[in-house]
Amino acid sequence: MKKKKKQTQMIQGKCINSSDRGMGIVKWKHNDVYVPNLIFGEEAKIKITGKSKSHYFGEIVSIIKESPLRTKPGCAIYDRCGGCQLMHVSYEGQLKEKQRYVLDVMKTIAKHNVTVDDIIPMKDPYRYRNKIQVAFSSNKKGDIVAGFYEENTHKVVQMETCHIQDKIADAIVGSFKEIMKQYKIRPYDEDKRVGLIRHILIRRGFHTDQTMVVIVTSSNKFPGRNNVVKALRNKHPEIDTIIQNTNPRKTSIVLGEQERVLFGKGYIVDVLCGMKFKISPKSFYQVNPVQTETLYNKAIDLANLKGNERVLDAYCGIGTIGLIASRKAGNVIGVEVNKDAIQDAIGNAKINNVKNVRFFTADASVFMVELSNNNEKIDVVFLDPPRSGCDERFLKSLIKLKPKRVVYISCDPKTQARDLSHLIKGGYKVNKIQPVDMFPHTHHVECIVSLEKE
Ligand SMILES: C[S@@+](CC[C@H](N)C(=O)[O-])C[C@H]1O[C@@H](n2cnc3c(N)ncnc32)[C@H](O)[C@@H]1O
Repeated sequence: MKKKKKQTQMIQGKCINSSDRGMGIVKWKHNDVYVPNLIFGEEAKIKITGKSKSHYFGEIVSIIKESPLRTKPGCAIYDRCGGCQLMHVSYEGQLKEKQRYVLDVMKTIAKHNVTVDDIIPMKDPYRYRNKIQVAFSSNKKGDIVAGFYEENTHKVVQMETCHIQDKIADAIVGSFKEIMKQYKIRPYDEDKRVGLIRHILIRRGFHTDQTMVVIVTSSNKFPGRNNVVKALRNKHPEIDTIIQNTNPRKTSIVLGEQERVLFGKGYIVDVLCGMKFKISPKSFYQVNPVQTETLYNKAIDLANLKGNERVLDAYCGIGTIGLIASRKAGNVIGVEVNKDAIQDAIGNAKINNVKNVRFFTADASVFMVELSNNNEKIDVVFLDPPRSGCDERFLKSLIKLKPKRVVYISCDPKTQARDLSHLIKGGYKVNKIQPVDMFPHTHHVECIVSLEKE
């Protein structure tokens, strides 16, 4: 018997919202259909391509009514690379979209009707990233491929230049690929688990021009290591330090535990808001240095410090916010789970001659529970958690500690809005919601929310 051919479902619809990953949302028979590259207000013919528990997925077949915000992406690999999601929208349109998204999330999840201030744009929204992380693989012919992963896959898309990354970092990637060819060093194959080079990570100090190169290998045995370092330094005398990081695990996390400094000091220094910061390979450091200064200045302004407060910087990374705020506070304590970042934070207090700050390596929730059990007095809390936001222990202890003001910075407004609803129930009033465009051309948006104890 002939097998029945599966019918392709075609629909026509208007984009009425957007998802947290920047996809357009169309309603179809009371269901949401998530459509990549569809802009708010556009109408399109759409092919249904799949289904998850909560919604369908679709693909644009043709656009019936085009948005005036649609533009031609300047990047040659935009349709395949998973790095950017909004290059088909003009920069003005991206800002509108992010503004609408934050407002929607705050209304629907935080159930809060406070107005959202206009998103702070970036003057020149290109070449802003100070950190580039490139994956390696090989194609069918055996040629080395260096680039970024396709959205939701581990397939590497070849990249010659990236419009949002630092130019020198771009050039180092090209040279490294040539050096691999010259010394016959193979990229790592995740499926077969053979080959050596997994990633190259480059960090650039925006104000200091310092450059760090981290070569991520699958094994700590790195034949030809000295030749590679020599060749890389010959081509790029601007490199300040080269580190080998070994990651033998089957994981999508880029960096492994083991590190070996091959050249230089093993870290770089950058300047933010007039203070020096030492950055190690594994420490978190904001990727858009221009907008970070805007973000931090705004956050510290919103904390309205008078000079005598006891301040907590939760999820402090290398201590940036706490150290910058310490100039206006009585004293500051910072907590962070990554011990390398805390080592950097302690060093950063020293190089900036800051005496009123102490840093602790701990899980922020465990630390908060301890503070609240000890009835410690905290006046102002800055918190800047990872995308997953805070857990209940953290929020409950924060409410118990009763700081006068809380400044919550987040790169995921959805989890931020979820956490805000707890804080609002716990007696906090939202004063201001300020989005900042830290990641132009991607769907990501940073948001500062200031709260006050009622
Ligand atoms: C978004 S970063 C913010 C870092 C810093 N505030 C900055 O602006 O550079 C979040 C930080 O939270 C840290 N982190 C993640 N989970 C944590 C936890 N459970 N407890 C404490 N810190 C955590 C990460 O290592 C990272 O440094």
